[in-house]
Amino acid sequence: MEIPSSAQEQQMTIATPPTFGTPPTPGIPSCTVAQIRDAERAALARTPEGALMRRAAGELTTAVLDALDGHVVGRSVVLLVGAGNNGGDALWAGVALRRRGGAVTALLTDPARAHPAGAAGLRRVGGRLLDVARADVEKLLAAADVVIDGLVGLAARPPLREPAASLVRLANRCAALRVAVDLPSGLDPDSGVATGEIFDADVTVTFGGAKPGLLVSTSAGRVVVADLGMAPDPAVASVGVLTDQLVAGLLADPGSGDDKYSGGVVGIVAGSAQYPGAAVLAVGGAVRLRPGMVRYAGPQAAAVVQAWPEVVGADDPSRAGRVQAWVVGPGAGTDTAARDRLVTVLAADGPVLVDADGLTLLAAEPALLEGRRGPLVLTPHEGEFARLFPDLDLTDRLGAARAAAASTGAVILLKGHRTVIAAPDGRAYVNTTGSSWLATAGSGDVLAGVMGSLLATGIDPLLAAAAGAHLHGRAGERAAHDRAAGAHQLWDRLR
Ligand SMILES: NC(=O)C1=CN([C@@H]2O[C@H](COP(=O)(O)OP(=O)(O)OC[C@H]3O[C@@H](n4cnc5c(N)ncnc54)[C@H](OP(=O)(O)O)[C@@H]3O)[C@@H](O)[C@H]2O)[C@@H](O)CC1
Ligand SMILES: [K+]
Repeated sequence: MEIPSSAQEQQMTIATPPTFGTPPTPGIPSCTVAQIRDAERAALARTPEGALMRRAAGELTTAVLDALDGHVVGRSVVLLVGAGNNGGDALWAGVALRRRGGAVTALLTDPARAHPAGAAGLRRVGGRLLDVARADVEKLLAAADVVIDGLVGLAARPPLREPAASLVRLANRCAALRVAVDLPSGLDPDSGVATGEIFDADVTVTFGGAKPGLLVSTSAGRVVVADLGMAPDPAVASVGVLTDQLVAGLLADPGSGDDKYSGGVVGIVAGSAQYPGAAVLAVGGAVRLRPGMVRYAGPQAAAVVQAWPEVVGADDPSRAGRVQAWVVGPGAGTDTAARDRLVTVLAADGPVLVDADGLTLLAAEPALLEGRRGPLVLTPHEGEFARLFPDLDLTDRLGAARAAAASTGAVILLKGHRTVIAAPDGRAYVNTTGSSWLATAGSGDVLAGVMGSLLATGIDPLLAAAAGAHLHGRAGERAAHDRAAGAHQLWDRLR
């Protein structure tokens, strides 16, 4: 199984997605190290000695062969081997690659403690084993076609100690394909935080399940999950990844009994004299997700209705009529009139999503949230997040989003290369779709409209926000593929 990600970085293979979390949240589950260790203990008790490591090495070998299109004969494979079982996995994969004709050299950080059976196995098949302290590491890495990182796995926490840290620094400079065993050494598997050196992987082959740190990190490359027959019970996972299939299931076509209210009515408060386009872009995102009805409430009603004749316009949310979910903030300004509209919307019982200028107003006046009772979604980028939650440490993005959700009672969607979506009860999603083409003015306005439409259907706000990010990311991938520049190009590529 592979974690679905951007079209450029990753291909997508989706296994039947399980259900996990309490209350159940659909998706590919991601488990912490402690949960994977529990599953590993149970699996070790029911499998013959060494079987799990052999399976791990087999999956690793397959991933390396895939990446090389099967051409390993005569290629130089360098193994970076620490003193634990992570190094053992690398050594056994080295045995298999040597048998297929690769020139395999293992660099051992601690020769006396290297996995004994793996080291003996590699020696037997004619691989080289060198003590890192005595080897010409730079020369070996410069000539390598593949570098396999088996320095540390689940048992280690960053920062990496020497000599592993220096090895990683040198490996990151070489031109070889870099493959991480279980996780890139130097990465904290639970949080994704990296302090000090971190192996910069092209491919990570991870065992048991995708650790949350691999999902949020930019250092893991393409993530291949090999469950080895020991995947944890998905019910214990609290972090997940949505799939196309699951998101498509949220966008069912209208049935014969549906009307505009059963499809969901979304209200959009966006745009200003300075940013009229934000209103049109956000409304476009909402319309194209096919809610029952889109209402617009703000100073750009005429421009919005001209662009989207199906929209019902009003100049203020208090005069908008019945709305099942609100989006407030994109390009809406921060003057008194904008603040008044935000206050009106926050008094609604149904779900409210606050974005952009709405977040600026909340950061300046947190008391605006005091009377809020209904579901709330806040969608900051990192700068907005830092202003809203100055005490939270953004080096741990997943932890920060969860803490912000717990303290506000809101779903927090923290935008970034890997957008993180967290609920107050601790459940979270990491979005793995997207493209650098989304880094364009107005892209966030479209996203806000998309999420608003999903909220208006009445689904769990966490799922609505995560599904919106997933669809927006896919639209960005399609726009990149078509070389279609400009945020309005996302409208046609959302579904
Ligand atoms: N889970 C599974 O399903 C399966 C797991 N398997 C594999 O086992 C792996 C876990 O193996 P593990 O428990 O032997 O420990 P591992 O991660 O190799 O590291 C221990 C070594 O790291 C060192 N070290 C520690 N901190 C450090 C630092 N900051 N900087 C530098 N070094 C540091 C520490 O040194 P020490 O402190 O002892 O001196 C010790 O030598 C797992 O990730 C997976 O690959 C598969 O084979 C089968 C299925
Ligand atoms: K590793």
